[in-house]
Amino acid sequence: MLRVAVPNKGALAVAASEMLVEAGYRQRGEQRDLTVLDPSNEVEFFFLRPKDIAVYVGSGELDLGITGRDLARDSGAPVTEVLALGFGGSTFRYAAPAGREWTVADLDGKRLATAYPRLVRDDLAGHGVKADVIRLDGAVEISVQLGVADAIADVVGSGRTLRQHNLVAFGDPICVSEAVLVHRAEATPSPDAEQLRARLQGVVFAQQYMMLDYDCPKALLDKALEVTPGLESPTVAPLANPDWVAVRAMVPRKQANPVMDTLWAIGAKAILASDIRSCRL
Ligand SMILES: Nc1ncnc2c1ncn2[C@@H]1O[C@H](COP(=O)(O)OP(=O)(O)OP(=O)(O)O)[C@@H](O)[C@H]1O
Ligand SMILES: O=P(O)(O)OC[C@H]1O[C@H](OP(=O)(O)OP(=O)(O)O)[C@H](O)[C@@H]1O
Ligand SMILES: [Mg+2]
Repeated sequence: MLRVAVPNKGALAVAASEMLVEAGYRQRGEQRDLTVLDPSNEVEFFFLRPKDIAVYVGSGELDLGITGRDLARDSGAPVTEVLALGFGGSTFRYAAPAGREWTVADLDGKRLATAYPRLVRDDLAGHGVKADVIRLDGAVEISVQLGVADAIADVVGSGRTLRQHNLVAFGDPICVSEAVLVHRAEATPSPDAEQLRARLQGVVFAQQYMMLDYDCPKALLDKALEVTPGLESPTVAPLANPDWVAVRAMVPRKQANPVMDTLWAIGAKAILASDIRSCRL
């Protein structure tokens, strides 16, 4: 039985469970459940605090886990990323009161509050900066105005929380994070673990692409195929009208609308874009 850790709450929890459902796995019906058995896939899911997940996987107690890259690095646990999942994107950054220019060197001798002390200490050491790292559990942005710290290092999503507390981010991001699937470093994944990874990979790819279908005059086909080369090669099928063909090709989701504009300008008709739920490529 494969044992897999999933965030039980917070920024990654809902999207992680939704992705597993899309990949054909059973997830909990009740928010408070801590485990779910999926007998048909021979997987048991454990719903854990996102911060603890790398620790369980690194110790070998669980085979795989979904967590944030920043959390995995901060844990110091021996885990390896086997797949980036494309959600839960954030940066982990230094921030300090607005009104002056800050550099990482300015942190020398200062009090720096964070909920990710290992990540921060490693980065400060890399810069040769000595600061007093104060470990807080959360709501770190408020620590400066409450007089506990001079600066912070924290997760930045939209940047709204920093702005609300009159803080500005500075320096290169300490970590560019997203949700990741991790397994124990140097462990060889079992066939079941590899299957779960491949299924999630299928969902990640599917979310990054759209399927385009359109009708195209034969005389314009070469031009249209330049715009929609597909992954291997697009499908070109005959239509009842011998002067026209039907084309089907995957396109990157972000380019779907510009590609549709170009196809329309070329002379394609009935251009349809549809979601792909999962795939194996
Ligand atoms: N806007 C965001 N705010 C917070 N975390 C985000 C955001 N976007 C992505 N994340 C990611 O979510 C993970 C943190 O999740 P979460 O906030 O649930 O953990 P936590 O802070 O340890 O838990 P809690 O807030 O319950 O104490 C990190 O990997 C972080 O990068
Ligand atoms: O840039 P933003 O979009 O404003 O998001 C970033 C904020 O969200 C997170 O807090 P969370 O909700 O996890 O609470 P916490 O600080 O208690 O962990 C993070 O720690 C920041 O405070
Ligand atoms: Mg949080």
